[in-house]
Amino acid sequence: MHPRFQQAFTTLPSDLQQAIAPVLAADDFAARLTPQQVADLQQQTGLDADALALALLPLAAACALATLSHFNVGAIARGASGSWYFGANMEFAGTTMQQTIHAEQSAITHAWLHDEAKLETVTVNYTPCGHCRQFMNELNSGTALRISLPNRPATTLANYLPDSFGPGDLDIHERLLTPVDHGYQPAGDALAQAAIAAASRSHAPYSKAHSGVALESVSGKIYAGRYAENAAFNPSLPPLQAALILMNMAGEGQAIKRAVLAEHPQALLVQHDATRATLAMLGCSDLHLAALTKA
Ligand SMILES: O=c1ccn([C@H]2C[C@H](O)[C@@H](CO)O2)c(=O)[nH]1
Ligand SMILES: [Zn+2]
Repeated sequence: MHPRFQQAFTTLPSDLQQAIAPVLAADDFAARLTPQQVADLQQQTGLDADALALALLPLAAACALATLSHFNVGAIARGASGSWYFGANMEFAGTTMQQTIHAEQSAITHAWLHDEAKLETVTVNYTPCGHCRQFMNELNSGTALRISLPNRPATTLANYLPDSFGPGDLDIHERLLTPVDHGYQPAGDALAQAAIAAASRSHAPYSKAHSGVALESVSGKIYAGRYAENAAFNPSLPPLQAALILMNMAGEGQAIKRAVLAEHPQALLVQHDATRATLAMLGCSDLHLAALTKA
């Protein structure tokens, strides 16, 4: 089992410990559960889906990298496919507060990067902050998304975000998680191609400044993140953050060998300076640019 789960594991009910131990023992456990694993866990514990997701939150929260607050938030995004995706908050000392990733954003982005096309429920161990409620209102599930929290009945995002502001107010019809393909031409090595492919699938209906980041970890694996804009602009998630979410969920930490940012240098918004600054804080100064050209 990855060391980050050891303490949280001991706090789980014993039948859940028994059921999840083989899942956590797999070397390639990347903080998500297949529909079959979810069904097996439910069968072995007798818990319904909401209760099981709540019971698993300590494991998701154990993925938090909260060097600043030491406040570990865990979330689980449950996809229409039946797969479950863990998420946890990530903080970046030495940069700015704006670089922070919330647990809900982490779980949702984790699901999106695995091509989950719709979410049904987000389970989280604390009540979602205003920023997360706004972030969730960008999803194609709209305010019908179920939110499940400890010690209260599950209810919809509509209840957490009354009189909401969203993409429709800006006449935007694209929604986060609905598959898109902006059709950028593949070019360069595998890392550059991963960054370009991520940009092709980014959600940037407000600026049209599509972007993607691909990271090569010290172990040689590639993690690609897509930019996710938000109608309220500030809750947007930069592409580097999306890639770091995948890398963290895979249990790799933050040791990055090389990075590629794919964007249009003349776009209305550019990620380059922010990406370079945050990467440098993480000890990586090897950032390359890949230009986006239409196929
Ligand atoms: O809805 C919330 C509220 C806060 N946090 C994180 C952000 C930051 O890392 C820490 C303190 O706010 O908790 C979340 O992940 N989700
Ligand atoms: Zn939040």
